[in-house]
Amino acid sequence: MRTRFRGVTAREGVLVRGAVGWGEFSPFAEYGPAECARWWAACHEAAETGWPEPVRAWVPVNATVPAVGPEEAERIVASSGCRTAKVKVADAGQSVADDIDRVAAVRDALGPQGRVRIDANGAWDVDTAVSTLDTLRRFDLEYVEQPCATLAELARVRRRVGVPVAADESIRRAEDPLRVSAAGAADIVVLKVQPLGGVRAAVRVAEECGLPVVVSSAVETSVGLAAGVALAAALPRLPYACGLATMHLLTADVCADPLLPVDGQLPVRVPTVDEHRLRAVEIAPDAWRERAAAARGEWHRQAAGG
Ligand SMILES: O=C(O)CCC(=O)C1=CC=C[C@@H](O)[C@@H]1C(=O)O
Ligand SMILES: [Mg+2]
Repeated sequence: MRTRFRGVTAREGVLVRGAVGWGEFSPFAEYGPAECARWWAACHEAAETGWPEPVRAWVPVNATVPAVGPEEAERIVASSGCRTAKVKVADAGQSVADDIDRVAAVRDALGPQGRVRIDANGAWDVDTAVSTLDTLRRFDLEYVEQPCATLAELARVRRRVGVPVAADESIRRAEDPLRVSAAGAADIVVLKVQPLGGVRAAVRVAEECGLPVVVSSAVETSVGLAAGVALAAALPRLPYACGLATMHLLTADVCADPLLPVDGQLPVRVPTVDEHRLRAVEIAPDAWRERAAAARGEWHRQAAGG
């Protein structure tokens, strides 16, 4: 990683070559086999089955701004070419003043026509969310992603603030969006391909939940990002820019033609893995082989109804 992001400083994973292409299996370190089964399903789909037909050739994307200082935030947004930015707030060890400075710098960089959304990753309690959003309201926020951890808290924040609420961490399984809408906890859902078990599974979730969708990455290589792009490309409605412009958060890619935004959009295409680049970032494979085998075993068990 170029900058620490969600507490992570290095991203690891497995790439799998199958009958129809490459898949990425890159669950975060804290996920056990039951959760990893869905990440494996997404990898398997990419490698062995392929994705539904796209209905668009380009996907609008947001710049992603980690919890950096205001100058760096401005630089990231200005160099991204995006007209929407998502700003991380409530990072451990930082103050509300740090968040205000960063959001202000991003609003300046985008100008009044740009869209600014923020992501608290569930870090606030209800009162902190309400008071901080009241302070940040002057930056005309498009929405706040996961201001608090639980559905009940999200619903309470949503009733007390004028800023739309998006659910991210609250959606990790296919049945979660229905719970989110039943609880009145969000206006928007954030869908990520790997935690939801693949592009087709995520399309079904989008269909069933009835809320507008933002497709976001899990900070993957271009191989994993291509699955997010395929999901965004397959959805009949895509009202928001997607959080798929995350390639720049990594110092290296495994593809010669990385999925980087052009004028605020990502092209709908499958990048080619470059074996030299792949070898340059290779790590000792044993621990990951075991992790993938455990996830695959769990995936077979779940598929068999176990
Ligand atoms: O949504 C984006 O702009 C980029 C992706 C992104 O922010 C995330 C990807 C993976 C893990 C998360 O902590 C983080 C998020 O919370 O949305
Ligand atoms: Mg988020």
